[in-house]
Amino acid sequence: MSCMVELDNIDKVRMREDGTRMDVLRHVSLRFAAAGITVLIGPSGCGKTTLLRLVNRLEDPSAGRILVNGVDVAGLDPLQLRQTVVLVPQKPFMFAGSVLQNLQHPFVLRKQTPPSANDPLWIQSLAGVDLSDQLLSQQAASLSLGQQQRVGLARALLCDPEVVLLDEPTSALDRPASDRFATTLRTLCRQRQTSFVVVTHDLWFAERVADQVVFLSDGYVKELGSADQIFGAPQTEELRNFLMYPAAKGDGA
Ligand SMILES: Nc1ncnc2c1ncn2[C@@H]1O[C@H](COP(=O)(O)OP(=O)(O)OP(=O)(O)O)[C@@H](O)[C@H]1O
Repeated sequence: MSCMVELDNIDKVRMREDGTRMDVLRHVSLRFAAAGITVLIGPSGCGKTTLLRLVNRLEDPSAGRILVNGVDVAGLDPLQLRQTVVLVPQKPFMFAGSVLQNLQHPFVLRKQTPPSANDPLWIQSLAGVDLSDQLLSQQAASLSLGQQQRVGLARALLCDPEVVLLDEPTSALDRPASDRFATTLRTLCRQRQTSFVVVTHDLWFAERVADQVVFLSDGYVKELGSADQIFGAPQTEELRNFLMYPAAKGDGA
C-alpha cells in the first residue's frame, strides 16, 4: 500500500544565537507523491533538510500539521513513525562493526531476522546502490563517505519502509552510479509502492528521477510541478536564475 504524506501550513521558526528570529519554513503546504518521487530543490539554507527532519520528527514544526496516511505525526511515537518513514542523512551514522552488521543493525534492534543474502529485497537494495559483496566484511567506519552513504541507503531500503527521505543521496556518487540509483528508486516505487522525498543540488539527477519537483526559497514553496514544468518552463525569475546557477549555493554544501 502506498503512503500519503501531507504538510499542512507548516511554519518552522528557529532562534539565532543573538536572539533574533529565523523563519526557516513559512506556510508550507505540500502533498508528496504516493509511490512516487518528490524532489526538493532550492538555494543553500532555504529549509530543505529542515523539512525532511520535521517529517521524521527529529524536530517539530512551530505551527501546522504533518499527516501520514491522514494521521497527525505529532500524536505518533517517533520511533514507531521512523519504521514507516525513514530518513537517510547526507552522512549516515555507522555503528562500530562490519558493513554486514550495519546492514543488519535495524533488524537486530527490533529482534527480527534480517533478510538473507538471496532474498530479492537484499539483492535489489545492495545492487541498487552499487554495494558489492566484497565490502560486507569491512569495518563500516573505515569506508569512504561515498561508501558509507551507500551503506546508509541500502540499510534504509532493506527495511522496506513506506516513505524514504533522502538528503543529498548522490553527493558522493559519480554520474553512472547516480543514474543506476535513479533507476533503483523508480523500480522501488513501482514494485514496492515506496514513496521517496529527495533533497538534492544535483539537478541532472532531479530531472531524471522526479515525479514532482518543489522549488523552495527563503522557506517558501515558490514553485511546484512536474520535472518537465519546473526544468522546462520555470515560472519565476528566481527559479530561472537558480537553474542557471545552481552551484552558487554559497557554502559548498
Ligand atoms: N541545528 C540547527 N540550529 C540552528 N539553525 C539551524 C540548524 N540547522 C539548520 N539551521 C538553519 O536553518 C536554516 C535552514 O537550514 P537547512 O539545513 O534546512 O537548509 P538547506 O536548504 O537544507 O541547506 P543546504 O542546501 O545548504 O543543505 C539555515 O539558515 C540554517 O543555518
